[in-house]
Amino acid sequence: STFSGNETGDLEKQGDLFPQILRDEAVGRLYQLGKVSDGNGYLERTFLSPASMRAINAIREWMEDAGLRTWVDQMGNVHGRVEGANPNAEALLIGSHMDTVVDAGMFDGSLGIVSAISALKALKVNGKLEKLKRPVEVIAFCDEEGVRFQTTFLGSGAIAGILPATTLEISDKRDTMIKDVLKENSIDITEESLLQLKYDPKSVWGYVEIHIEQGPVLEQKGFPLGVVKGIAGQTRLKVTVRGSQGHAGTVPMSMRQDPMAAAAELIVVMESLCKSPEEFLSYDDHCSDSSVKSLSSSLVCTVGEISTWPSASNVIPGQVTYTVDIRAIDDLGREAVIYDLSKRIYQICDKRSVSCNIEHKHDAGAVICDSELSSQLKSAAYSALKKMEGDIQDEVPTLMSGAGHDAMAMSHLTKVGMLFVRCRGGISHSPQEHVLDNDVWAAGLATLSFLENL
Ligand SMILES: NC(=O)N[C@H](N)C(=O)O
Ligand SMILES: [Mn+2]
Ligand SMILES: [Mn+2]
Repeated sequence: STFSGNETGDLEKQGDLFPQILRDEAVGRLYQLGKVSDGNGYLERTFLSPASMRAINAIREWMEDAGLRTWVDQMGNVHGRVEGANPNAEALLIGSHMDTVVDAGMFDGSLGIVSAISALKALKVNGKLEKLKRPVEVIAFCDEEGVRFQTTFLGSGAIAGILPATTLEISDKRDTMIKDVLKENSIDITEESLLQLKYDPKSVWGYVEIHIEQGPVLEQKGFPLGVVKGIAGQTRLKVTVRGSQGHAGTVPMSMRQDPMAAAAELIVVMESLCKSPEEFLSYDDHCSDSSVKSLSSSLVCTVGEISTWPSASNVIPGQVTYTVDIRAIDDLGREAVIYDLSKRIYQICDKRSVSCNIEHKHDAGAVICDSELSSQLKSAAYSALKKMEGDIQDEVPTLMSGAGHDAMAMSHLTKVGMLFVRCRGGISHSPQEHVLDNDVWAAGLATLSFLENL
């Protein structure tokens, strides 16, 4: 059977479904958080921005409302923890990110935080919170998207202990460094205190993240929930092309060293490479034909940002800078693409007598989710959907994630599992992003069921 997500009627009567907490209140909180923005008329909440500070306060209140002990760490992550019946047992960490992209949807990241808190609140209401078999800690990570500093996972990377000490010196477009942003928010962090944020792997049982799918598969299958098999690896580059700035009216075309035209050619060549890697990648390079085959199904590249100087319509630019975001399931394949692309960038710039610089801003290897955690999430999703919908024939789907998640960083600390929630049209990183109320409910119920069977 498939779920339209609009089922109502006698669902409300079943006592242990908590519609008020897991649907009504959770949806209300998502809408409330969706309005906590630095943008005027659109949602933007980047690392430790004024809106992020307001979001921290709201999330902390909700955690306290669920009976959790809360604190904010020195990277700006919000923690809510309950020790349960065995305080010395390894803890389950569960959460997602509170930051957003620019002109974002209100579910990306926030859904995982709200679902975790609401499920724990339901346990508090039915008296099971203190009986949890192991400590459970909700973490709202401060920076997963990496919009402001281009390195992502600043929050989860600190907890996982994978941030290099130089992280604090990374600066944004306005040359403000991470450590300055922290100081502006009266968080006095040093390299030592950054390194101390790392959790001891022996104190952690696993990490679970509830997140919207940001793709069309669950909607197409008619299922509200799905289990994530793995997460594609990703590389972010910053390419700067420099030429000779000049008068738009006087320099003959044959004498130009135009970085804008060069950047245009570089971007189209990258698009062609990623559309048909098998045509571009020579097999004898460090790329086996199996990697090339896997590339053609999963390789994606995006230029999301481009800027130029001096950016005047009658001036041949002196410099053009653009971002590159490349992802693939296969790490070797992705590395081969980066190698081949870099070679082509230098060749084309040479031919055009412009100079270029390729800066590696971020690399994250592909992650395979833990099979035991994944099967527990699958049965939790199954029992949630069965409660909501009566009997269900099909199996809960499993799928890959092209989007990155904090689980990639957390996989360096502990085993990870992810539960995907259907989103309308698979649209995300857009104000059109939408999750049905009943699918929010299903996510909360699945989380509750997972926690009850820890
Ligand atoms: N680090 C990231 O990948 N951030 C987003 N979730 C993304 O998929 O772009
Ligand atoms: Mn996102
Ligand atoms: Mn996300």
